[in-house]
Amino acid sequence: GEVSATPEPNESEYLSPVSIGGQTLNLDFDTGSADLWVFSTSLSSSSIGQHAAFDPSKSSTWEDYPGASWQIMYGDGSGASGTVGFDVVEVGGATASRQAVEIATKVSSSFVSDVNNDGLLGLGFSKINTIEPQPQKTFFESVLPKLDQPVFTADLEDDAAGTYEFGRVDTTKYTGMLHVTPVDSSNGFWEFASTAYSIGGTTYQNSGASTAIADTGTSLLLVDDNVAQAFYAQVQGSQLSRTAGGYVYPCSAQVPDFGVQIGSSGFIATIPGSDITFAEVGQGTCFGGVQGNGGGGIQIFGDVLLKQYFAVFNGGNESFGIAAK
Ligand SMILES: O=C([C@@H]1CCCNC1)N1CCCCC1
Repeated sequence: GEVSATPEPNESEYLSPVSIGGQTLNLDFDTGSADLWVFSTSLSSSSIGQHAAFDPSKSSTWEDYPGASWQIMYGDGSGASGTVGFDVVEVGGATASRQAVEIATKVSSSFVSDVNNDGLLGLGFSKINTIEPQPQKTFFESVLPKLDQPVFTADLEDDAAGTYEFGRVDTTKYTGMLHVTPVDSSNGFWEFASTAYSIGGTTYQNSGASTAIADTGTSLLLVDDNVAQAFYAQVQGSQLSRTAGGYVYPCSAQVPDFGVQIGSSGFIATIPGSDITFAEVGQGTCFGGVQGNGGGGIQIFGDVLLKQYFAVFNGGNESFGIAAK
């Protein structure tokens, strides 16, 4: 079958309604991690706040996973942990009849304050699932055998609802060709080669990081530090601000187009300069959507890039494809 779930955009995340044991929660679909975890009634009421909280005792299909636990720490320092069970999980129209669901008994403050999301649905590879004693499948891996095509697509929009579909590629959603690159899943990510970039239409070789991951759960476009430095060298008045946590510039500055290579085929995915500003940080100063990755070996291509394109994640042949839309 094929299904679609329409995420509600909120600032920097795309949320989709997910039914777990008949209870609906808004989860952040994250191709950069592989845990499906939810706010639960085991949390303190001050942690739950406005969030929807899953209550296993109210699900007739819930099954405990005795002795199992999970604990995740994201690259931005946020994290959560808790216990595990299995339940029926339904997204759009695809159903995983016995999906591992991770119950949060602890969540970090940034999740408490992000009142729009009630947890995460990881769409990375299950080798990085954090459940002990045995990692469990992601929702996508659970439903894969039942899908017409072993794929899911992400069609993220700027401040408007985007769409995730499982099991089909809606060719009416994009124009021109899909640029497809093989994925190396050995680190658990949708990771591919990326050794070139472009600024204002001129292409350069990336002497630093040589790979990148497609991460729908990251808002920004995190490139090799040398690449970020080269980009902002062409933005008048820009500076690396420790207080802002990255490169900022006068909101009136002229921002050049920026592109990154997707795979080794030579395709450069470009973002118009006018779409690169991520936020105003006050006093006419703007925070850029392109930032350095802090020296890690991989680059993290998040929503700043992905929302410009239609993306196809193929779990059958392990490839990643994007097309203009
Ligand atoms: O934790 C993360 C991100 C955080 C935002 C949500 N996606 C996962 N990482 C990025 C990929 C490399 C490992 C760290």
